Amino acid sequence: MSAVSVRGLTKRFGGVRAVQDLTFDVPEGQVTGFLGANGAGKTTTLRMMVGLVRPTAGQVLIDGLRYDQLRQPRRTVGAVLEATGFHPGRRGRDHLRIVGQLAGVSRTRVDAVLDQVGLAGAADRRVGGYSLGMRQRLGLGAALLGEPRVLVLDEPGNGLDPAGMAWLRTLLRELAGQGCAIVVSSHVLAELAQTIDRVLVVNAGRLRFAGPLSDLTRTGTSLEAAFLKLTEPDGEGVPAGADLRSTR
Ligand SMILES: Nc1ncnc2c1ncn2[C@@H]1O[C@H](COP(=O)(O)OP(=O)(O)OP(=O)(O)O)[C@@H](O)[C@H]1O
Repeated sequence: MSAVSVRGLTKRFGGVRAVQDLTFDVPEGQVTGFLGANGAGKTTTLRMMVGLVRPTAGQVLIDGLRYDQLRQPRRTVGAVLEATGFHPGRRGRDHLRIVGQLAGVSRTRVDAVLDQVGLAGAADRRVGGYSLGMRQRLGLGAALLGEPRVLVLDEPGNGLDPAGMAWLRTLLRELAGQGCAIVVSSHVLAELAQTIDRVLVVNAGRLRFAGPLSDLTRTGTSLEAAFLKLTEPDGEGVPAGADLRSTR
């Protein structure tokens, strides 16, 4: 079942066509990788999913509703969009408590999340002293507070060390195993290939591929090689048998 359905999604910034007529689904219980070169339209798409950017045309429905129609948005969708926007003088625990109050979650839940994201030992330090990787973990913690069924993650591995990347991979697999619908953008394709079930590739705002990872890599091609072929300027683009608008 698809938790998120994107239909005809389009965004223009003045003369810039950032996102053009994207149609795809993000199913429950799977991790969907969102791939594209710099400026391909990933962040704009993810921001439209959580109501931060208004589409020029088309829509994103979550359980059949637009984000602004959700009755409990923070308990339905968790998002990590950038590891900024934290008050530097605030302690990690307090940041999560404030976000937790908005989501209506208990202090016990805040402590559980601090544990889950590996920040229990740093919870009483000020966020201004956190490393980039620690801020990523805090952002992920904020997203997880409301135990959302949908996770929208824009390069959540940024700044994580190798152990942190392995931890993130395990966490995303566990959450998908619990039924979460996860969409995650990244440029680290070798890492992503170990984490995801499905792939979305965008190029210059247009969808180039949507389908199971195994459809791209079944001939022994690496995700990186498949991605480069799909996004090369004069490339053939779509591999044989690929369903451009697959909702499988
Ligand atoms: N607020 C904005 N105003 C004008 N143009 C914008 C705005 N936001 C994004 N764009 C443009 O839209 C296009 C898509 O940008 P977007 O940030 O979505 O790409 P991306 O795939 O996330 O890139 P990256 O991998 O570098 O993060 C780019 O040409 C970008 O310059």
